[in-house]
Amino acid sequence: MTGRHAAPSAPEAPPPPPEKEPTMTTTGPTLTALEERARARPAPVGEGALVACEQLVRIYQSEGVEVQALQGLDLAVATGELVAVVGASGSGKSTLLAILSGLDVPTAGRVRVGPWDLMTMTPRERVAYRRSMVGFVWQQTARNLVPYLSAQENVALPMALAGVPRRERRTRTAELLDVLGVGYCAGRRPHETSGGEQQRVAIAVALANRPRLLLADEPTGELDTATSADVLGAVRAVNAELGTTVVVVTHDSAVSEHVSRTVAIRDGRTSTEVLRRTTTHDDGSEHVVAEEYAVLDRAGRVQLPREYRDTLDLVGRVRLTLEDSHVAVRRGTTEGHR
Ligand SMILES: Nc1ncnc2c1ncn2[C@@H]1O[C@H](COP(=O)(O)OP(=O)(O)OP(=O)(O)O)[C@@H](O)[C@H]1O
Repeated sequence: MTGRHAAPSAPEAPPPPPEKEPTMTTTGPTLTALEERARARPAPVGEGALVACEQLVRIYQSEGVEVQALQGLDLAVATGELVAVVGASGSGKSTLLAILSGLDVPTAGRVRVGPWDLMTMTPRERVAYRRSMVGFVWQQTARNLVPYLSAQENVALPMALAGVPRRERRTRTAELLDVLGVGYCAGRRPHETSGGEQQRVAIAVALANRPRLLLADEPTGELDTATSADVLGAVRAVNAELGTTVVVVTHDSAVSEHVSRTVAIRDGRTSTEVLRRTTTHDDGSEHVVAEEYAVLDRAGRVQLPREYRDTLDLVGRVRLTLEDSHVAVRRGTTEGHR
């Protein structure tokens, strides 16, 4: 695997000087000029994507202390993508998933999943959203399933709540358990199955009402390596075969190394992304190439990796210069910043 930080490409020429504020007098810009200017503005984050988070902020109040779990997070996930979200403990991963699942509401920012605006949904819409648009798998195997119901009863339950006819429930339950490789567990209750089987049944439950988005918070966190690989295989099969978009939070490098895109969150913001693609060499052998990118937000902010800052002792003010093909960041004066 290779890894490098690709700096965002610099513009060819310095930006034109700012224009005057538009006014609607006869001496101001023409309507056409105003329309062109509006079109030239950067598109909102995730325009056209299934999931679009823009400048998401979530502040918790805990015993009089403010905790900023998300601090202006931007994230776009395209339809059909399988994205892993990684980050240190406390970086805001679970908070993001709770918001996307409709369980929690951000303090500020914008978040949209498909046609749903998660900031402005009414309680009734929130129930409909949770029932039809998203499926959720938790880390704790016991939290995903009703203990006294068999696997097939667990999968059929969300469909019954959504009013799906009995015959359709039966067919879809059998199909889902088969796709997830746990058809043989249909009549067993959770305690009669292994941790990995329970998580695969849990994925079937999450997919029962055909959600467009599957969210999984550390789904392999309680499993051993071999069982984790099975569950990961099931998640990938769901993405590839059913076309469900998946966002999976993980500490597990086996998960993040097997998806085409890994988003790293640091201090409540998206800091870097790793994109992986398979290339074929002249001899026909295939290799996965991984490239790490820093994420530039709409306001032009970028987070420098800690090892770069430490190596070059970058603190406080830095010098930015526009070179032919890149932007250079150099140590600036440290006066008044230590
Ligand atoms: N309900 C809450 N009340 C107060 N603070 C909270 C609450 N939920 C989360 N936090 C705080 O918000 C921050 C982000 O938490 P979050 O659970 O999203 O992190 P995480 O990246 O999922 O961590 P982990 O990998 O340990 O699960 C942490 O500092 C956490 O203590």
